[in-house]
Amino acid sequence: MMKRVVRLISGLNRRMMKLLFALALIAYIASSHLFCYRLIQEQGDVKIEQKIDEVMNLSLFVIFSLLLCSHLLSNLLSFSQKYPPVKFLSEKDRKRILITGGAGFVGSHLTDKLMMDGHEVTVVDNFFTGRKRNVEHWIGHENFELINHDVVEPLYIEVDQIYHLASPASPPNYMYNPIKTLKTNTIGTLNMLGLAKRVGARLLLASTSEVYGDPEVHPQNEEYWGHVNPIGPRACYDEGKRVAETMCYAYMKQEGVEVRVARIFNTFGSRMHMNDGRVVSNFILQALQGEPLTVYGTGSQTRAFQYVSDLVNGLVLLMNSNISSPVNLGNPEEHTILEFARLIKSLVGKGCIQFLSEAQDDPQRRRPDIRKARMMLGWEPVVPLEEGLNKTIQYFSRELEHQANNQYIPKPKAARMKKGRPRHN
Ligand SMILES: O=c1ccn([C@@H]2O[C@H](COP(=O)(O)OP(=O)(O)O[C@H]3OC[C@@H](O)[C@H](O)[C@H]3O)[C@@H](O)[C@H]2O)c(=O)[nH]1
Repeated sequence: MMKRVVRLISGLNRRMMKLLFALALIAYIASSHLFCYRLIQEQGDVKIEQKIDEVMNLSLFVIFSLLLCSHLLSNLLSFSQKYPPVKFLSEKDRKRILITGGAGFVGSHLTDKLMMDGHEVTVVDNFFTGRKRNVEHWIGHENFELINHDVVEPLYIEVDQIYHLASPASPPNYMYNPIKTLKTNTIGTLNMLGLAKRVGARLLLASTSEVYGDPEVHPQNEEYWGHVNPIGPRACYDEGKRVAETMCYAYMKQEGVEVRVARIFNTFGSRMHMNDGRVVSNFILQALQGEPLTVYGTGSQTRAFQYVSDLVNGLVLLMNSNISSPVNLGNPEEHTILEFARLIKSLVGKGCIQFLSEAQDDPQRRRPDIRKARMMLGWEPVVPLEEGLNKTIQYFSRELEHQANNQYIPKPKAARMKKGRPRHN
């Protein structure tokens, strides 16, 4: 019984507690008023003025209580309908958390987890690739704040933890404006580290498997220094993230800032942008629209794909761990891109495959070595590839319906290609 009560109370958040408290107070005042009224009635010789006063008081009280009750009830109803359930955390356990890029694909799922865990979350996004839609279900919640801000400009805010995710992550998006990508990853990271230093917050950098470039070591472990073309089209992102890591460790050594570095491998799931340009969104969108799935090069290049909920769990575990060195977060199940195209084609049930020329500097083999994450965080991916893909296909189908109602036909984006002719099979 006791356990049930504790579970019930911990499921309530602070607003719910306040509402219940107010209701209890009204019930208490009402019962004491009724008690007094009965006493007066029993005495029999009460003066008329006294009676009028009592009646006035009582009716005022009833009107006031009715108004308050209806306000509280509507609040309670709209509250329970509007937001996903949020745990109650005591002042001591509740953290003030900043997520840069929190309206993006990964950032919005991280926002959901931290909000539902009961923390106070501030999302900062410049909406270049992020979308308000991804976090709109939290707007108005007392634990949530959304700020339209570009991390290239300094930010002044009091927080305990910073998840620094702000940056375009898909190759066509980060190549679209390489100077902006560089500024976001360099000046943006300096600004966030400066903030972490000022307010004594811990910062987690969302780094990437792209710091390994086109790797000569397979699978890639955290000791590997990488093989990046510093002047190629991907350099704005790869080198941008490499210098962001360098900045983290400079601030750690020189200023004592607590840093965590997650090297994130290919990730997919709901809320990926329709025309994000990465392989998962391109293939699903193409298959659903009955168009050819565009495989760049021969399709023999490999990747390993993790579902977004696995990544989010890994990020939170890493942030709250004591591991300051970089940690790979990815699914070690490796597939060629051609295998992957065939899998999506069969899951969607339509589409054919078209070979296009290969993307410039495209890494040929990629698969994370996750022994460190397994050993030190007790983390590993748990969502099977097909299950994650089916969820994502459902999400994209709904998005397509939504877009069709708005008469908008999304088109997949292409990466920067080498010259060559398309072939079909
Ligand atoms: O339509 C397409 C899109 C992509 N591809 C290929 O699919 C593979 C994966 O491409 P993606 O664009 O999805 O992602 P990449 O692996 O190149 O880069 C990613 O790496 C890890 C993360 O940090 C980033 O999300 C992203 O930069 C590449 O070999 C690419 O050439 C296709 O064959 N067809």
